[in-house]
Amino acid sequence: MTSPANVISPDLIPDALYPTINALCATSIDVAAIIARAGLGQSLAAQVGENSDGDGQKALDVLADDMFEAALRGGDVRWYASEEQEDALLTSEGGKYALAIDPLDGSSNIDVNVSIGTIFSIFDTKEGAEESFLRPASEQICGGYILYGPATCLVVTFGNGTQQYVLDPSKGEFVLVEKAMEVPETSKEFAINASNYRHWTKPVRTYIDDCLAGKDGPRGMDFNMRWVGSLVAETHRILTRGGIFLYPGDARPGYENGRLRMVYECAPIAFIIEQAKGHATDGETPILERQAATLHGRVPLVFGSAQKVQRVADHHDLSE
Ligand SMILES: O=P(O)(O)OC[C@H]1O[C@](O)(COP(=O)(O)O)[C@@H](O)[C@@H]1O
Ligand SMILES: [Mg+2]
Ligand SMILES: [Mg+2]
Repeated sequence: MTSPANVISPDLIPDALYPTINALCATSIDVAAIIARAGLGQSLAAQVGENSDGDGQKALDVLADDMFEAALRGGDVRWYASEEQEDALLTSEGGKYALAIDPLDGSSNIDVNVSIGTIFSIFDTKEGAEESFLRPASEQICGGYILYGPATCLVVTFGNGTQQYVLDPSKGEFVLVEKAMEVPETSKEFAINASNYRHWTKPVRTYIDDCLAGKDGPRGMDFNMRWVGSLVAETHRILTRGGIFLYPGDARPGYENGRLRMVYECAPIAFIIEQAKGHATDGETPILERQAATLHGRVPLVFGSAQKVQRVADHHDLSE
C-alpha cells in the first residue's frame, strides 16, 4: 500500500486503525469524484456481470471494489471480503485486520443521481478468512459508511460513540462535524419497501398496518413513509432525524432472510446505530448478538429509534 497523504483528522481515530481509515477515505474521495462526473460520459450503471449471489453488477460496483482493494493491498488488512467477490482475499500476509466491504451500496440509484455509498466493517483478524468474519457482530472494532450525497461524509464508530466527518472538497479533507451522533427518539417516519406487503409475515404487516392507520389506529398519530433504496442514505436520515427502517424476511423465494447481507451491511450499520443510542435487530434479536453463517449470508434488518425497534420486537412476541 502506498500511504496517501492524511485526508482525515486523526484525533478520534485509534492510532493503529488510522492508516486503514485514511486509505478508505482517500479512496472514497476518488470514488466521489468519479460519481460526480457520472452524467458526463461513460455509464457507471451499465450492467457488467453478476456476483456470486446472482445480483447484477454495475460498472461502478466493480470499479469501486477494485479501487478499495488496491488501496488496502499491502497495508494492515490481512483479509479483504467484498460483496462483489465470492471469497475473501489475502491482501496482506502480516495484516492485523479483517475488513468486509460493500464497495457500492444502492446500486439501483447510480444512474438516477441519488445518494449511494460504501459500507465497511473491521475485525481484529484471525488466521483464516472464515473465522475472521463468521463471528458475533459484537466483535467488530469498527463499523462505518461513506455517503456520496450532496455532501460526501464518513460516519464511523470504533465502539466509543458514532462520529461524523464531512468532506471539504476544496481541501480534499474530511472534517469532524459530530463527535457523538444520537438517533432522535421523536420521528414519525418509517422506511420499508411496501411493494412487498403481500409477502410479509404477520408481525411486520401489523406493525405497518398500525402506522398506516395513523391517527385513527392504535398509535393515535399520523406517520410519513420514506424509501430511498440506498441503505446508507436511509441510515443517514435515521441518524439525523430518527425513524425506523425495516428490510424483513418475506415469502419470496430467496428472501427468507430479507435482502441485506450480515457481514457487509447489517453488522456495520447495527454497530453504528447502537453506538448512536439507537437499536438494530433482526426483528427480535439484536444484530450484534448474531453472526453470519456464510460470507454472503443475509439477515432481516430492523433499525432506528430504540423504542420503535422494540415495538417491532413486541409484535413478534404477540404472534407466537
Ligand atoms: O430494491 P429493494 O428490494 O427495495 O432493496 C433496496 C436495498 O438494496 C440495497 O440496494 C442493497 O445494496 P447493494 O446496492 O449494495 O446491492 C440497499 O442499499 C437497499 O436498502
Ligand atoms: Mg448494499
Ligand atoms: Mg453493493
